Amino acid sequence: MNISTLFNQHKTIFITGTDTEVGKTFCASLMVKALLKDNLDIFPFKPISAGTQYYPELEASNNTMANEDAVCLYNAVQRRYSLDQINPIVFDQPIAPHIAAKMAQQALDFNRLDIAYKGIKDLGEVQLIEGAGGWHLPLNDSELLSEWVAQHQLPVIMVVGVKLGCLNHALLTAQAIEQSGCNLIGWIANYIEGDSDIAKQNVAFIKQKLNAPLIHSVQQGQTELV
Ligand SMILES: Nc1ncnc2c1ncn2[C@@H]1O[C@H](COP(=O)(O)OP(=O)(O)OP(=O)(O)O)[C@@H](O)[C@H]1O
Ligand SMILES: C[C@H](N)[C@H](N)CCCCCC(=O)O
Ligand SMILES: [Mg+2]
Repeated sequence: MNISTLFNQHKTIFITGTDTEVGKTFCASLMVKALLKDNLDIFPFKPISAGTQYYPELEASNNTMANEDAVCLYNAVQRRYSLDQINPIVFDQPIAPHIAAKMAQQALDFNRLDIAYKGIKDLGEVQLIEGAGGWHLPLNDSELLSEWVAQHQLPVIMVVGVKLGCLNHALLTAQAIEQSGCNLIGWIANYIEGDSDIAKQNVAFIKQKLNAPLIHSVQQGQTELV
């Protein structure tokens, strides 16, 4: 499926995954590049990130400590938007954001997310929002990011990191998205460990089990969406 067609139907899409480290940012970056190629002004949004590192090449932006996902998306969008716009809420430690927020004595809640979201609402013709971790990411002891996505009725794309255990994770995540009251508009098979015959059989199983379409299969080291 052509990704621009999907964004013509949905101005804003939320990208989640079967877990942390399954390739949400990797796939989101490929999507951003493909959309730019189709002349769509895409704004990539990573509202919450956890984990920063030193980027000497960001000296000019006055902000050399940054989150890896934010920098990936910033580069994918050819630096048309600032790092602060792309990633307004950043915690230094690479841990669950609600714990990082507590440690930093900062609020992390629907209200803070809404303020950040309002701040970027006019950016880009279309927007791709990357969550953090899996679908039910805690914001604090009582609120989940999935509930915020449901409040805003954002359509969802799920990235499945194809590896042992992903069958259960894919079915549970798809079920959870639906139970949250959100629309899973498609999923991406990300062959993080290569496309062995077993990996392909896993993808075939998920494909026949889910109602949502398989939008793309992404190979290891892929540099463009095909
Ligand atoms: N198809 C792929 N080919 C090669 N490397 C990949 C691929 N998909 C993911 N990776 C690598 O795997 C790691 C995890 O991917 P990524 O950062 O996109 O995960 P994520 O789901 O966004 O994680 P997080 O929950 O931290 O946001 C990264 O180093 C990324 O470059
Ligand atoms: C730090 C990491 N790379 C992610 N950004 C945050 C992952 C949070 C996972 C929370 C959980 O479900 O246990
Ligand atoms: Mg990511």
